[in-house]
Amino acid sequence: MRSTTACLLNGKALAEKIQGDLKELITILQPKIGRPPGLAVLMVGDDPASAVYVRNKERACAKLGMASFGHHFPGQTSQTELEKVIQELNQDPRVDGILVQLPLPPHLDSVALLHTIAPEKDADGLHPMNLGRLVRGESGLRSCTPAGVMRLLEEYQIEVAGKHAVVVGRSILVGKPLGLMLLKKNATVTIAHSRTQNLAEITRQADILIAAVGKPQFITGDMVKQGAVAIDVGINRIVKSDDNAILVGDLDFESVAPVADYITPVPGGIGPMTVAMLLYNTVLSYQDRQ
Ligand SMILES: Nc1nc2c(c(=O)[nH]1)N[C@@H](CN(C=O)c1ccc(C(=O)N[C@@H](CCC(=O)O)C(=O)O)cc1)CN2
Repeated sequence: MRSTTACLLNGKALAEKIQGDLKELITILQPKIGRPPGLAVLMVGDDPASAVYVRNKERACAKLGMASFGHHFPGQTSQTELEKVIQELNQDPRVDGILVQLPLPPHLDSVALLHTIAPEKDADGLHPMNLGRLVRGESGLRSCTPAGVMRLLEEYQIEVAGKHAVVVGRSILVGKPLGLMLLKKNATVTIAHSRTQNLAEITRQADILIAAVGKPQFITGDMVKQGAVAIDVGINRIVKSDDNAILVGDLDFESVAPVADYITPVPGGIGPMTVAMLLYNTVLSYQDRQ
């Protein structure tokens, strides 16, 4: 029996470091470009979690000296109205990055909206052009959460090449792009999902296990290989019996930490890295668009 517990991969600290570096870069670039980088955030409806994330993104922009252009629409806003606003933002010279906060109300077609964003302003890296560049291994704007996972692995010098990486979850936001990024770094990649049979058998083979299922504490210690790197992409708010809410990931931290060599916490792991990579993408577009 191991008496040690996993080393924490501190996404919060790395995100702060990245944001500090971006702030310095902006200070250098701004006098030459004559304006700060600008990020437009579109939110539709009143999902409370989305409202918190949007506010955090706007605060993060302000901290770095970036301009943010918030567009908050009522839940019943039409597809056409939103597409018109995105087209205007595509033409707005003050805007370097555009993102549509997800999830959207069910009457909206998120894929069609993402298509409307100019690929060079696609701060979330979800436009088919940027996803296509990722498939081809070309440079382009990368999806923020997967890019945050890769950057965190790099920071802790965790070797990916030749390792078996198992991604649990196949969303367009995380699972699919992350699988491609891991593949680009020469990992052997398995993407598991809700229809995967004998899931535990597969997760137990992972040198690097990424949980992106959206189910609280779904992956337990008995599903993890001894010495694995366990990355938690989930952020689930759970209301306890005393009515207090806590945040938990898709990993059951208590049982996974004693088995893994490295683990990301929730909060303080991949969440802050997502925001840092969003700001990074926006500054990249700012630089490239000059
Ligand atoms: N257009 C997008 N929509 C969504 C994305 C995305 O990347 N692009 N990801 C998630 C939500 N999200 C960003 O939008 C996000 C979620 C959580 C965090 C974060 O820093 N979480 C903190 C805890 C915050 C809290 O107290 O609630 C942490 O994990 O430490 C950042 C970004 C879905 N939608």
